[in-house]
Amino acid sequence: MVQLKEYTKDEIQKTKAAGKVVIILHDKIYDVTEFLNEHPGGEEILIDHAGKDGTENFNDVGHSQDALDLMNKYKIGELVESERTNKPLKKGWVAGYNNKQPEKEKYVKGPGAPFYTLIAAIMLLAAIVFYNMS
Ligand code: HEM
Repeated sequence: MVQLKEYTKDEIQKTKAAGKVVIILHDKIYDVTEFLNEHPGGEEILIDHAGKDGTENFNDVGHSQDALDLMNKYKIGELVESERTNKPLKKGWVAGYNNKQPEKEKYVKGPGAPFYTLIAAIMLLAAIVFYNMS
């Protein structure tokens, strides 16, 4: 296995002054400077956590498996062993779940297909009658 580069919390904090957005999550280090514009949760929240440990808030949000897979792309290292908190990764529900539309709004409001079929049939009948009369 490839050995990850080790950093101290102090070193991570200093990256902020260098204009980078580097965040500690579950004792791993992520450089998300290039990801700011793409983050579905917005760049603001990432900038707020620059140079800090965002584990707690990251867990509270509840990121999906896709998000966790994507994180690997931005991983640059891990905390030195003496500074690790060993907080477990929390997942199991998808971010945005509470923002989903209520069930009933998924259905189309209006008369529905049988009504339009009836209208079409009446018009067809009227056209036939009209054609036969002329
Ligand atoms: C490498 C780090 C990160 C990656 C790759 C990442 C990726 C993502 C992705 C893909 C989503 C869309 C929803 C999902 O698939 O779960 C998301 C949503 C979100 N993320 Fe992150 N994220 C990162 C770090 C963070 C951090 C440190 C926070 C701070 C709390 C955060 C807060 C949020 C919020 C608030 C949302 C929106 C949730 C919603 O729509 O309900 N993310 N993130």
